[in-house]
Amino acid sequence: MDVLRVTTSNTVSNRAAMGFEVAESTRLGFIGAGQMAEAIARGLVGKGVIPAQRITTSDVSPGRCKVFEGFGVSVKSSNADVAADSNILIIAVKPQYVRVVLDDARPKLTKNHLLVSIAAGIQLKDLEAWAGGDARVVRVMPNTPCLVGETAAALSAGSSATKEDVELVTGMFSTIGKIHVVNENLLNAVTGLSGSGPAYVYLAIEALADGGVRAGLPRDVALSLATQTVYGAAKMVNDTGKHPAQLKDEVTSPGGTTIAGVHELEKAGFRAALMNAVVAAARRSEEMSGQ
Ligand SMILES: NC(=O)C1=CN([C@@H]2O[C@H](COP(=O)(O)OP(=O)(O)OC[C@H]3O[C@@H](n4cnc5c(N)ncnc54)[C@H](O)[C@@H]3O)[C@@H](O)[C@H]2O)C=CC1
Ligand SMILES: O=C(O)[C@@H]1CCC=N1
Repeated sequence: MDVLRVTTSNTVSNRAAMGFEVAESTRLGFIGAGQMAEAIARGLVGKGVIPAQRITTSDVSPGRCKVFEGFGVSVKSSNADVAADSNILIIAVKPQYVRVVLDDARPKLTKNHLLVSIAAGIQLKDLEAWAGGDARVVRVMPNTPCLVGETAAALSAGSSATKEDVELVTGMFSTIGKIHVVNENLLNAVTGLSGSGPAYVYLAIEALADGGVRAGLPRDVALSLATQTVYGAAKMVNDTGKHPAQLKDEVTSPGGTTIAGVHELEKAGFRAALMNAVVAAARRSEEMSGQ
């Protein structure tokens, strides 16, 4: 089987409740202090996995450095300094800059480093080569809800990464959501579904709220109802374990309101549009990896 389900909702909450922490010797570095780095760093600090004082970062943007300083992370003046200061080094720049930042970091990389790349479409073999051959590398595809402890993520391990490395990264990300271990060839699909997926859902929430406004609701009430409806429906799928089709049927009275709405969605090709979005994003991830 390609996908190993590493965490369930129970084990996730158990880990969080048990207060999973990395070893005291762990120092976490982020090369790139952008949106995803912030979501991961704030998420991990918020869950008590590691204090901000043991995290460093570097970024070419002074504004982004200020944001990290604002929650207690120290900013280094170079990517090499972040590598020198950390033993888990998260590469969080846009994919086209990964090679250049690994060139910066390479002189400071040792056997003690675990490299974690979150860059879409950058393959393990390239990461390993750019980091110096026998580097321990794990690729993770998270999503922005790391920030609120609800990421949907997947990882693949490089050839020199150990079982302990995979357990460590799995443990860290389990505190801020759910993570699956997959074969690397599935990471493009993961990127298309959950990596990019929050954007599709934000569009849906915005559109549902617009529908509510069109039907006469005040904007704030419409946005609140739309948000809570998506949140509640996701929680129903997660917590009841029922198939979404069954849950849909339970909302849909014969000749009632819901089937009138569902009929419109089917006429507009709603399901096909979502499927096409995932496939298009997965293809784009594949193109970016040069596959
Ligand atoms: N935004 C998202 O939802 C997700 C993004 N990713 C991946 O995460 C990575 C980062 O994406 P975002 O956080 O969205 O981008 P971002 O643009 O917010 O952050 C990237 C940061 O890297 C900095 N940077 C650029 N060149 C640098 C250099 N030479 N040295 C140090 N810092 C440098 C930029 O100033 C920027 O602050 C990308 O590779 C992306 O594929 C993965 C999953 C989800
Ligand atoms: O849009 C992107 O390329 C990144 C990767 C997954 C989510 N955002």
